[in-house]
Amino acid sequence: MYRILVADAIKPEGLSPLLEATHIELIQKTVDEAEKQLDQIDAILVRSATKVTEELMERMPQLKIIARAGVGVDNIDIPAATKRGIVVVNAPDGNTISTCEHTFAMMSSLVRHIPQAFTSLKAGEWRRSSFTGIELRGKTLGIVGFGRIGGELAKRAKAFGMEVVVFDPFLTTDRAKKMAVTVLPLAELLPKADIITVHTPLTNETRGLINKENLKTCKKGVYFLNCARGGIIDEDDLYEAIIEGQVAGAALDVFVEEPPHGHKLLELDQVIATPHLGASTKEAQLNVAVQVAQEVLTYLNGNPVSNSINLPAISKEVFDKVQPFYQLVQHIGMIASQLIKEGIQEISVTYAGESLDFDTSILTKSLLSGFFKTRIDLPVNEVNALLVAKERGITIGEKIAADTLGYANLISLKVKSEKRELTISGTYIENYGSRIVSLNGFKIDFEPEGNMLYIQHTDKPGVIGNVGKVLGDQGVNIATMQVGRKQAGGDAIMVLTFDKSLDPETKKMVEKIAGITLVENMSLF
Ligand SMILES: NC(=O)C1=CN([C@@H]2O[C@H](COP(=O)(O)OP(=O)(O)OC[C@H]3O[C@@H](n4cnc5c(N)ncnc54)[C@H](O)[C@@H]3O)[C@@H](O)[C@H]2O)C=CC1
Ligand SMILES: O=C(O)CCC(=O)C(=O)O
Repeated sequence: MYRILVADAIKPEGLSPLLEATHIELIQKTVDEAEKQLDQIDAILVRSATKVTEELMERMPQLKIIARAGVGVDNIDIPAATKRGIVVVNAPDGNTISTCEHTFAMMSSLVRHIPQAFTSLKAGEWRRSSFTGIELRGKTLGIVGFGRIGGELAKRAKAFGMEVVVFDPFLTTDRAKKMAVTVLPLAELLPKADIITVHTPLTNETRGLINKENLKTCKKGVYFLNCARGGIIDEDDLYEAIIEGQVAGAALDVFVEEPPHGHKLLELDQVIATPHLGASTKEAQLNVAVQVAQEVLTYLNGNPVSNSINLPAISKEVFDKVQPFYQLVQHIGMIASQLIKEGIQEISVTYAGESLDFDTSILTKSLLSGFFKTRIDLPVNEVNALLVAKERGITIGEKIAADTLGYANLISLKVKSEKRELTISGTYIENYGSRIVSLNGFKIDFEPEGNMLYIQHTDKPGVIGNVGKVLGDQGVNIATMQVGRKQAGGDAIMVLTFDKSLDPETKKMVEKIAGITLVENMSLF
């Protein structure tokens, strides 16, 4: 049973994948209200209100995934989550259109003074000349941060006859060409634009991106919008620039402190504002809730997520390709770790086969998470697996090979310690599942599952029968048994699966059987 804390207001309809899952308990409480249950929480779902700090993570030792029902993750301590192996996911495009439409509504309202005119009219006035605005047509819109929202905004601005100039250091020439926008350095965009809107995340680079110094370089009478994050436009500097008449007005959906109680910008007639409503539509809230609920469920069910902040992004196409191999590699890692118990120096993974023709780094990380799972008292997963390996001085290698040894695909692991080397290979067969097909050079064929026993022995009559007898006498039910040998009468291995793990006493009895050289429990739980 997994416990998921829904700490902020997230649309209930969107949570249905979680509500329907029988192995999930949803707790809809704030962090303070859930104080006594925090140590049992496996996943937390938030919007922007809850701050997921390192201190909060410390109080949630079971936490496996943090899901942000929205885009901005500035309320989550990502490095702290990464260190702890906690996956952070967001819903990157569920609220793009709503936020873009809100920005557009704010822009129209700003240049036509709609909120001010409405307030005046409600107060019984009829002051038509006080609210003369400007047309958008023919004006230059400067978009700072040309991602999803910026891009949608550009399309709409063009439909209104505006010229669009953009600044985004990470923008590719291809996308700029496709979107038919003029790309400028920030220093050239600012003096050119009549209206400037910011759509970057809040980072160390973007905090105060628009400030006292560069506000001076803007056109006199420029309008500013911030529907991204408070602080991208320095609030004090914006206030001064409005007072001085350098900036004609501003539309703000976001503030450094939210709610912005008694904020001086809100006292200015030239400022219109909304209480962080960019994503507040029925559609956006449903979209983001569904997206993160599905991600959380996917992850808790042991599958890779597609919108992680602290894992490399994987497209739907790659995600579909990765999925069949995801558990196989974890199982390969877990088996290897239990068969080579000493400290190790090197882990190398080889991928062969057309169906593995993608960026396999996520699989290597998944394999490592399986490997470390049984030997490190820390949650290790794809998020921190490489870090854990590096901290332990283990060299990690990844190779592509052509030879699949007749299988459709083949994933092979080699683990080296000071004393020895262990090899294991597995394959995924469509509609059939995962199989381990070679172990320490022995050809074998078994499904990695549950409680297993690995036995090394001499290939001679009676050994297999004696193993069956000892286990039978102890009331152990053998579910499956596979044997492998290199040549008749030589070294051989046996892999058995049981319904429950083998107790130490029975294991000792098996070890005493003549011809047996090594017995190891392998558990895939
Ligand atoms: N008001 C609201 O309710 C909402 C606000 N947001 C905010 O809007 C922001 C943008 O959202 P999306 O467009 O979906 O994100 P996105 O990730 O698609 O786009 C952000 C863009 O900013 C660019 N960027 C990053 N650093 C930059 C820098 N130093 N200078 C210029 N550009 C830079 C990136 O290259 C990227 O193209 C989010 O980070 C979030 O903080 C998002 C949704 C709702
Ligand atoms: O949850 C919300 O409504 C805020 C949305 C937002 O700011 C974001 O997605 O970055």
